[in-house]
Amino acid sequence: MAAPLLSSLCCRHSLRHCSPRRFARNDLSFFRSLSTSISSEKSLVLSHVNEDAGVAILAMNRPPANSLSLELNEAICTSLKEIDTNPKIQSVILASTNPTIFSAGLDVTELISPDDQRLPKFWNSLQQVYIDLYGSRLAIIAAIQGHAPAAGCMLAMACDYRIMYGGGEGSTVDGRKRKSHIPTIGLNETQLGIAAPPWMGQLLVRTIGFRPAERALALGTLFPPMEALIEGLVDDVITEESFSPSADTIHALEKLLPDPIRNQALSLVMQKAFQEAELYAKISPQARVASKLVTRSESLKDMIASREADTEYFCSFICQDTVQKNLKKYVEALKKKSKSK
Ligand SMILES: CCCC/C=C/CC(=O)SCCNC(=O)CCNC(=O)[C@H](O)C(C)(C)COP(=O)(O)OP(=O)(O)OC[C@H]1O[C@@H](n2cnc3c(N)ncnc32)[C@H](O)[C@@H]1OP(=O)(O)O
Repeated sequence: MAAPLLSSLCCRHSLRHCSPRRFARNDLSFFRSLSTSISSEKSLVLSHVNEDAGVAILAMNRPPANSLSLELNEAICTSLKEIDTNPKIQSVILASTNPTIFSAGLDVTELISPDDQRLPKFWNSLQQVYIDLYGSRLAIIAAIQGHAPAAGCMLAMACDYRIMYGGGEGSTVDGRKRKSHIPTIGLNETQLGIAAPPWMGQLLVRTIGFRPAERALALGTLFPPMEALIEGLVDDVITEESFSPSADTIHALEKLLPDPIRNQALSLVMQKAFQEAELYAKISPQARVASKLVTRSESLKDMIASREADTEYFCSFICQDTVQKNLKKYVEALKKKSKSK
C-alpha cells in the first residue's frame, strides 16, 4: 500500500520528488511517499488499531520522560509507517504511556559530548519524525496529557489537532484520582542556551502567528493549558467540567488501547482525542489529504530541501564549547531537581 520511498528522506532529499505538478494532483501519493523504511525497537512505542472506527493509537513508551533518542525517533517512524499501510485507518492518536509527560523533547544526553557518527543520525531521525507526522496522509490527533517542552511541542504541532489536559486539583488523568498536575507546552530551547532549529521555529510561527511566536521563541515560553489554548498552540483543553464522556467512546477506546495503557480509556483527554479522530476518519480521505496539501506542502518542501544544511548546522552548533557548557549545566540542574523530589 505504501508508495515507494522518496529515495530515503532520512539521508538526502531531491526536490524533483516534490514538483509543484505533483502537489497539484491533490492525491495521496505525496503523503505516502514521505514514509520511511527505518527499522527499530518496537517496544519504545505501543501501537494498535481499531479498524471499525478507522482509528489507530501510537503511544510513546520510553520511561521516564519519553525524551526523544535516536531509537525512539526511529520507532515512531516505523510505527507510523505500519499504520499508514492499513487502508482502513484514517486517523491516529499520538499519545504517551506516561500520564504526566507527553514528551520531554530531545534526549539531552544525546547532545552532551556526542559521538560524531551518531549525532547526525540522531538529528536526521528527528527531522524524519517531523516529516512523517507533518506530511502523513493520516489525520493525527495529539493527546497531550502531560508536559510537552521543545521537541515534545514540535511533535504536537506536527499533528492535525491538539488536545491538552487542563490540570487541576484532584482531577483525573487516567481515571484515577491524583494530585494536581498542570502540564506545559512550548519551545523552551532558549532556556537551555540553544535555539530551536529554523523548521521548528517556523512551525510555531505557522501555528500561533508571527509576533506571539517571535516572543515565545525568544523567551523560551512554556505555556500552561489555558494560555496555550488562547495562543492557538492547542485546539482544545479538557477539564472534568468541560467534557462528559460517553459509554460508547469508552468502549471503543477499550478496543483500541493496548493492554499496558487500557486504563487510559478513562482519561478525558483520550476520550476527546478518540472522538476527534473519529470525526476526521469520517471525512473523504482524498478531500482531507488535498486540504492538508494546501497548507503543508510548501513548508515541507522547503524543510526537506534544507535538510542536509540543517544537520550540518545542528552538529557544529551543538559541538561548540559554550553550548556544551550550557547543556551540561542544564542536565545537572534537571538531575538535581529530580533527585530532590
Ligand atoms: C540547533 C539546536 C537545536 C536543539 C533543539 C532542541 C530541542 C529539544 O527538544 S531540547 C530538550 C528540551 N527539553 C527540556 O528542556 C525538558 C527537560 N525536562 C523537564 O523540564 C522535565 O523533566 C519535565 C517538565 C518534562 C517533566 O518534569 P517532571 O518533574 O515530571 O520529571 P523530572 O523529574 O524532571 O524528570 C524525570 C526524569 O526524566 C529525565 N529527563 C527529563 N527530561 C529529559 C530530557 N529532555 N532528556 C533526558 N532526560 C530527561 C530527568 O532527568 C529525570 O531522570 P532521573 O530521574 O533519572 O534524573
